[in-house]
Amino acid sequence: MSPDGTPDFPLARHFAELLGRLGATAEVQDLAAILMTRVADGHSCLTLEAALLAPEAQASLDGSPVLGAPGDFRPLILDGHRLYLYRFWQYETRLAAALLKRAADLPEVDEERLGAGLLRHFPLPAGDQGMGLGDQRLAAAVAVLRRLAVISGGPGTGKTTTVLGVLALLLEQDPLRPPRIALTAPTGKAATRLADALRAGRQRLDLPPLLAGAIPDEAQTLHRLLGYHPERGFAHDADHPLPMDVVVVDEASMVGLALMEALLRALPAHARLILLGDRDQLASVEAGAVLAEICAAPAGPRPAFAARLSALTGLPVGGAGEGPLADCMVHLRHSYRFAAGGSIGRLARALQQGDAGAALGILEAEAIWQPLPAEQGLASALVEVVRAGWKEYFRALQREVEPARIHAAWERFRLLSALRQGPWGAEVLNAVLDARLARAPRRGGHYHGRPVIIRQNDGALGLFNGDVGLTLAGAGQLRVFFPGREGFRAFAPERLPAHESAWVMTVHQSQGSEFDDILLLLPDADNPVLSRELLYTAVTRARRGVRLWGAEAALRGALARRMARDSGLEARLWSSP
Ligand SMILES: Nc1ncnc2c1ncn2[C@@H]1O[C@H](COP(=O)(O)OP(=O)(O)OP(=O)(O)O)[C@@H](O)[C@H]1O
Repeated sequence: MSPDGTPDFPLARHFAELLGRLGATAEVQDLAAILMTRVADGHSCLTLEAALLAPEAQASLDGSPVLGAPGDFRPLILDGHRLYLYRFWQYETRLAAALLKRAADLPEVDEERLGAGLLRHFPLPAGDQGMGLGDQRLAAAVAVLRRLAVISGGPGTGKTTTVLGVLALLLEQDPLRPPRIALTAPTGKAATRLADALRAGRQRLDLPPLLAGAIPDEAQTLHRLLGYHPERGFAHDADHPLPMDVVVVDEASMVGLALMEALLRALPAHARLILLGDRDQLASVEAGAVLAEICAAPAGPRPAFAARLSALTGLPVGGAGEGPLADCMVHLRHSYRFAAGGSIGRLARALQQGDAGAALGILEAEAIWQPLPAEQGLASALVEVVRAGWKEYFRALQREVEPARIHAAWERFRLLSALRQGPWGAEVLNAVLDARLARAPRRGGHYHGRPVIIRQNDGALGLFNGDVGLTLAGAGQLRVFFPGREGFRAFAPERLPAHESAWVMTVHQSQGSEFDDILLLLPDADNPVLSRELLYTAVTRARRGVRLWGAEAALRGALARRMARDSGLEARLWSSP
């Protein structure tokens, strides 16, 4: 938005002009431009309260030729107090209907076999006293008993472990006709992590090798699974459904409204959909907060399904949920990665629960948070942090020739920024670090040791937005090495699509990855982008240590703010008809 409140987003202006030619009044044009800008910011719609409409604008909506009611075919749709672009209204209503239908439509299950399998694949340590140690078994039962399962949990709660057990249970249901399984995630990096984790865990499954062989080795991005083409769209849709019986989506919090709708449209009616993710993380970059909205009802399953789950799993299950979707949710509570009393675990829990006081207490008492260094000392302070955090990386750059070893050292640490732009944003901080760290830079700013992040997909090169590579010198030339399934791929820096330095990444860019240690940089003042979800996402990227630099106002602002996205999905899914 420009300072006077009018959208400065060219597409929004063009859209408003087009509506003008179709007979929209100036008020409706303004509203349309604001709506378009909001969608670009991740909202699915504009709630009229949020638009603070003047009475004359409200009046001009009535009878506008570009505005319709649900069911009309007009550029803008007003559904109750929510104003949508037609396409987004369609995504949202179709997605809600598809999820509710899938939730209500039950597959046939051999419960005796399932019950025995649950005890075998999900043994419980003795003395589980409501610590959440039985959650994985419950989640697995849900994923087999229903065509939709949403398994949410923080880092290390065993989402991948659970899904492996689920696949084993499904394979055992009918060993002669093993289901066709697709493993997917929204980004290439997340897909690789999922495949690696499942490959590693498959060995430990109590399954005959022939059956275990039906679990795929590879995972692919959702776009790839759906056969996306920039001009032709998705190859798979309702008329060309996916040839799959089970689709597992990891990092589902990163999937936006449009992509989730495309997936559900392409999924055959009989298939099982298993969504894995962390409902407390930042939502997708694209419009929507789909996972959080699906997981919005906290009341547990409906009483009858709770009783069935309890009988099958041998665990106490309560629930007062309503509607079939309530039976499809499981939240994994116990982290197998963080000690419950460790600072990352406690901080994550305080942020999840929205307990700003407790979070601040931990940040202060354990010296995780410190104020920003003075601006004149910033560059030196940053360089010091980089040199200490990546000590082994800098050593490897001098001594190692093997990209894999250098890369392993690089992966230990990350410097994250809450913002992309502005004096404390990733762009400026990367420029500061480039200036200090580059030795003998070449044309285009390339130098030995420079980490780069790709900003634009290039299907031909197989490089995608968010891929991180390391620039390494060898045999008199610089090449950028990207990790891949079959080792490293090296590119001359000049061939790379749009890219930038990656000393500092935004929290959004770090989603779907984990590191031993992170340092999060918040700006010198509060900013509307800062939220509890952003802090939670950053903190849970770390396995071992987390530090935070930022002004107290920024920290307090982030702790106080919930990321809210205008959308009608939650109401469509959870309000009783
Ligand atoms: N029931 C369990 N008993 C013991 N260890 C477990 C159990 N479940 C998971 N783990 C261990 O906890 C770690 C994290 O598990 P897993 O990778 O399945 O979690 P995740 O939720 O998928 O994690 P991520 O945060 O990486 O997405 C792994 O080392 C796994 O072996």
